[in-house]
Amino acid sequence: MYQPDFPPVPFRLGLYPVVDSVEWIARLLDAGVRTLQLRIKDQRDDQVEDEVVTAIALGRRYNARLFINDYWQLAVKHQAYGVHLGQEDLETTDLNAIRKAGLRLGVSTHDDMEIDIALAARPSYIALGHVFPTQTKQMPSAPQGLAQLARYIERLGDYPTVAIGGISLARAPEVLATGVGSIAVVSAITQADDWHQATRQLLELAGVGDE
Ligand SMILES: Cc1ncc(COP(=O)(O)OP(=O)(O)O)c(N)n1
Ligand SMILES: Cc1ncsc1CCOP(=O)(O)O
Ligand SMILES: [Mg+2]
Repeated sequence: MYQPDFPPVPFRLGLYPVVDSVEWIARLLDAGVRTLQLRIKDQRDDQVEDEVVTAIALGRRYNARLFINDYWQLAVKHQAYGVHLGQEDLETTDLNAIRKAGLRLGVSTHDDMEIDIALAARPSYIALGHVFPTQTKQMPSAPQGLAQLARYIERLGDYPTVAIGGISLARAPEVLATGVGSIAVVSAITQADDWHQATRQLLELAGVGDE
């Protein structure tokens, strides 16, 4: 049963682009995306605060679900819709502060043991990856593949899930066929010849997410 210890999210979060700038956030909101993530790596909080503030304001203006990756203190300070954290982050983050501030929480997982750990935190959604090989991030583990993803989805029942890693436009239909609630993509949009068309096609397949 889905009883998160953080505010709930709809089972279907739909298309979920993960991008590294406010420019991308603005473009994608304008293109109709309603679930997205700001993922800027390896900067100090003071270096990214302005971008985080602007992204959160844009997300609010479009009534979108904007998750901030990693910079949970800034997300709390500026009242983002939600925060996305990795397994290692769970050990060093004040989850109570995120909960008390009323932010949603998404957690990355790569295997059954990590799913156990994520479930213990009772986040708003669980991300499952990486499904396919990816050029975007160095991964220490092997890709899960579709069969494993389908098994995780089955295991998680009505828990909102997000698949990530190597999901292209061509592969999106088979990923969605597992019953996953959302597909998170980086290069399928940011490296596309025509990002606008790619976004439109991915939105047609995955939807904008439920209210
Ligand atoms: C939707 C989604 N799923 C997984 C990740 C990966 O997050 P994390 O493990 O924190 O790794 P980094 O993205 O910080 O490199 C994600 N960002 N979004
Ligand atoms: C951030 C992240 N976490 C797991 S895979 C990944 C990158 C996904 O990027 P792409 O969609 O380009 O494979
Ligand atoms: Mg992270």
